Amino acid sequence: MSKQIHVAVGVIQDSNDRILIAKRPHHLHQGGKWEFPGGKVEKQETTSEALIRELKEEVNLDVASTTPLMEIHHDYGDKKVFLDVHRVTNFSGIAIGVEGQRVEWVKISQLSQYEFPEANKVILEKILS
Ligand SMILES: Nc1nc2c([nH]c(=O)n2[C@@H]2O[C@H](COP(=O)(O)OP(=O)(O)OP(=O)(O)O)[C@@H](O)[C@H]2O)c(=O)[nH]1
Ligand SMILES: [Mg+2]
Repeated sequence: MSKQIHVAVGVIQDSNDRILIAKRPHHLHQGGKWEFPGGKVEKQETTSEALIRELKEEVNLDVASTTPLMEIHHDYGDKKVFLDVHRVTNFSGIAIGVEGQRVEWVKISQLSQYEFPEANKVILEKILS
């Protein structure tokens, strides 16, 4: 039995009601799909601390605070994930794909045009509701 991976995920919303998404590099788990930026929570870190660190590392944003939005448990078969999803509106900086990945600001009404990992379905439903 593999242990589930605790992942901090950010739904980052700007003042024009656009959400930041990034394309997962092909060699990674669920590669080629779009995601909400984030990454694994390390020992001794809160979810918020992990997310603030990951958003600087991955998309170059300086985040001041995050707010819990929802928790998702999903089993991909090859991997079990616990997505600890936070909303982020309090940030500064210009979003860049620091690791070379594509990043896009997308209107909420356009989000369903993009392909996300299976576990993200409930996040999309929540954002769109
Ligand atoms: N960041 C992120 N990960 C997601 C999302 N949806 C989803 O199923 N995941 C899964 O969460 C897991 C961990 O994400 P990650 O690859 O970003 O972790 P990380 O940045 O810390 O990667 P690393 O430690 O390998 O460098 C992956 O298995 C990924 O498929 C999402 O919207 N955003
Ligand atoms: Mg990541």
